[in-house]
Amino acid sequence: MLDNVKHIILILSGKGGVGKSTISTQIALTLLEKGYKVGLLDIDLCGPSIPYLLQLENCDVHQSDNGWIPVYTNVSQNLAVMSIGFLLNNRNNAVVWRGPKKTAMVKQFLTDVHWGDLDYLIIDTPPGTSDEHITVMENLKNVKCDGAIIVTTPQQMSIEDVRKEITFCKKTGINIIGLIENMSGFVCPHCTECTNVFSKGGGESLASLAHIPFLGSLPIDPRVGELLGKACVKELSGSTSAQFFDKIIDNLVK
Ligand SMILES: Nc1ncnc2c1ncn2[C@@H]1O[C@H](COP(=O)(O)OP(=O)(O)OP(=O)(O)O)[C@@H](O)[C@H]1O
Repeated sequence: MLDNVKHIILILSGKGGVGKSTISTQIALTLLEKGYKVGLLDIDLCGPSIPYLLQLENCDVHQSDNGWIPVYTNVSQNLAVMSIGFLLNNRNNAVVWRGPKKTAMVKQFLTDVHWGDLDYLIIDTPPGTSDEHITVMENLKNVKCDGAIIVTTPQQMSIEDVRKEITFCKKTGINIIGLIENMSGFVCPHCTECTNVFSKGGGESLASLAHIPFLGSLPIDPRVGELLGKACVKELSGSTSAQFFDKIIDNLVK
């Protein structure tokens, strides 16, 4: 039930492993730090990472008269989380489902979860444009969805797939909030020199060519992957990564 959700934001990527779940989690935690009520929905049914990233791996979802009650983080009761990871009896089991079953599950996440009053619902999606994405788009048609943030890495392979995500958004009528380039150079913690491990700037050039906003670059920062439930803006305050999330959320809220 999304009746009392003010803003819905999808996080998309063409390729897997570009940092979509990490960025979704940090966007949710940054909003939380700024005082908003936030929901984080993980619709990556075959590879749910959100329970791990928030250290909620052993949590269960409960049924109530109002529907499924999401898992709330220990940090604050203001972050509601839903993932298939909470519903599996054996967490090591692979989800081997064909399209209709996936479609039904995603639909249930959108209609049967009692999200309550939320300022923002962040939806972390699997890579690409598959059943999960189509179901979300169809079910959000009549709801106020703000749009999608697309995540890429600077490599040409990832950039090429972003073009497909942009086409997908245009075809399904979803607004593109903007593009994030992740793993954009490695800043040496000792001398602060930036090494462009994968090249740099491809995301920004593509955003400019496709006439979509470029939201910023997040460098490779191993500490970001180790935050597990902690907000980068607080734990790594003053770092380039913290400044990145701070700026993204300030712009988003505006
Ligand atoms: N900026 C970064 N600096 C260092 N490591 C990062 C950064 N962003 C993501 N990572 C790491 O890269 C790996 C992949 O990230 P993540 O799981 O968020 O990607 P994903 O796009 O959601 O992947 P998938 O689509 O396969 O679920 C993780 O180990 C994560 O910690």
